[in-house]
Amino acid sequence: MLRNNIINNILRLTKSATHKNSFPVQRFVHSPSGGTHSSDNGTKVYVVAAIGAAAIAGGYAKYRSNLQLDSGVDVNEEQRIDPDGGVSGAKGSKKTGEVSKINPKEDLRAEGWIRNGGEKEKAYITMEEVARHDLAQDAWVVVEGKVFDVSNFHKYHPGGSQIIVANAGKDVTELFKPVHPPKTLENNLSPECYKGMVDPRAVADSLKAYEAEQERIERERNALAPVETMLGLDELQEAAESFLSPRVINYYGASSLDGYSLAENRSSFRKCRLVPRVMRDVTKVRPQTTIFGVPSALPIYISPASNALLGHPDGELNIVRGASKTGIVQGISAAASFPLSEILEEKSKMDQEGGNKMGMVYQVYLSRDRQKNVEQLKEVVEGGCQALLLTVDSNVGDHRQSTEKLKGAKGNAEPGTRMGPIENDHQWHDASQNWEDLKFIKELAPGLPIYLKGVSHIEDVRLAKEYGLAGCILSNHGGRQLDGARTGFDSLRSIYAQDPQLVKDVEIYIDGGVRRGHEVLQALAFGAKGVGLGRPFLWAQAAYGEKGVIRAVRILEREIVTAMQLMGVTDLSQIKPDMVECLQEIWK
Ligand SMILES: Cc1cc2nc3c(=O)[nH]c(=O)nc-3n(C[C@H](O)[C@H](O)[C@H](O)COP(=O)(O)O)c2cc1C
Repeated sequence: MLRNNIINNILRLTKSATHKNSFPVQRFVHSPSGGTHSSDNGTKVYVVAAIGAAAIAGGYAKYRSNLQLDSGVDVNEEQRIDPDGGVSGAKGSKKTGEVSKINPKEDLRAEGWIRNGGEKEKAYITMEEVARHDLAQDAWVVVEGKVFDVSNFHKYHPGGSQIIVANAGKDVTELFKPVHPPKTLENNLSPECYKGMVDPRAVADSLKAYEAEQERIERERNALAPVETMLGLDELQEAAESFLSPRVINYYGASSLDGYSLAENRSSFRKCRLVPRVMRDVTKVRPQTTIFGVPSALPIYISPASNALLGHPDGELNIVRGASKTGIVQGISAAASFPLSEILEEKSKMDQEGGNKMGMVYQVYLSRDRQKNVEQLKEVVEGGCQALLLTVDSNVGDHRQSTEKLKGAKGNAEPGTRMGPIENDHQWHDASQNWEDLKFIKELAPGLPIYLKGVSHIEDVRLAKEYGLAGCILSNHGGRQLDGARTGFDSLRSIYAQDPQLVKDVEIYIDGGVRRGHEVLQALAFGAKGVGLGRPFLWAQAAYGEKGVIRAVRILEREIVTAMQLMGVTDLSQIKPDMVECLQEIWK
């Protein structure tokens, strides 16, 4: 698949290099005197890029064929005999977006000729000019030589406004291309947003820089210690952080505001002590369960997280393969970097190869444009996803100060220039969403169990039950939304303390800060059915691709099984609240 992606990218590159109306690298090169003439220098850039990409593809193919599972423990028994059989078939995500509104034939600025009264040498927009538009309210970006004004668009960006605004005033081709289908901007922006072309020399420079960066990343990834030597999830994170760019590290690691909820997510597990039982035969333990109604090898699942491709060219596909081979349920983000059709295609392939049906659930946001949900959920249902996770903690965007600061630190700002806040009040998500909207979602996904993701308050769990939902995920979105919001684990303990029956009546999951096997057991003690992990799988796949995902699961498997044995339990149902003592019950 990676090879296919790279080949597709090469084809795209070659196509755009030869296409009459594509950016004019191959046609116009400024001579030192400032004039323009025909040249094939641009084509050379593409050829070099293509060779580099092909070399990378070859490297990956070799690396994948050496794959071995770490552990003898494999997909659990229920999963092997799942009577549901294969998926109903991926339909393919037809992008129903409008045909490009920019017609370079009609807009002569695309040819770089008629800016500033038609003087050729001033025809192109300079990168200096682009760099001046680096604020949320005045944001330009360059993608493949084309300059776009995204001042309004970023507010509706499915992947969040921050990533755009943090890179406003720059050539974002490197960041943009791997995670978007061709012509995304053209298909989503009105014609006025297209400003013109930058000097092809600047484009060539940025392509070279892109290529060099890809080579550096690949080299450093290949030089990592063998994946089998990784001991804990934190080591997989360290490995990824050792070579990823600061922008990607920031995107994966970021929290809102001061990162209070993010930090609490980790520390909330340390408020509790385990109280094991002894002298019990634990030679055989059974860590299997069901997650979102799907058999799972462990009481964990991969929490939906956007843009896996920023960390690794195979992105979410790594996670599909790793989850399938280890019997873990994968949550697909509504802002995944691969189209759902490609993810489903990979799942289908894995299901056939492995002879079992992997668990895949889809995360959805209520969109202000409900038609988007209609199209999206049609594909989800037809593609055979087994449950819906409706994320409800993101009715508006958050404020990620660390991302804003990064922009200040890494942007082209004059020393001491304040970059200004990133506006988030008009994001893609719907601030009007409310309980009555569930009817709409249910109608679009008949028969699929729905879980609310991002719940904290006991009354909302009760409402979820009243509205006939399958369950709730107690979560503060990995500390990326409301800073100060209670952690998933603390919400669980609070809700369990107030109404233990409620936790039995609806399925409860938690996520946020889980990094060790015994922490999973802590959550299970208070009635959680399972635990989601977000960042650990992003880091794991970024560092080692599919192998990293498998390694992360094996690490957790070992820790969970060992913790069960040391706790004196052979089955997850034997973990009881009296085996976890918590230091502070602040809600009483
Ligand atoms: C980079 C990143 C992207 C995320 N994207 C989404 C998303 O698209 N939808 C969603 O519901 N949650 C998203 N989340 C939140 C995760 O699903 C999960 O709640 C959180 O990561 C759990 O915390 P952990 O990372 O400490 O495990 C994202 C988290 C991260 C770190």
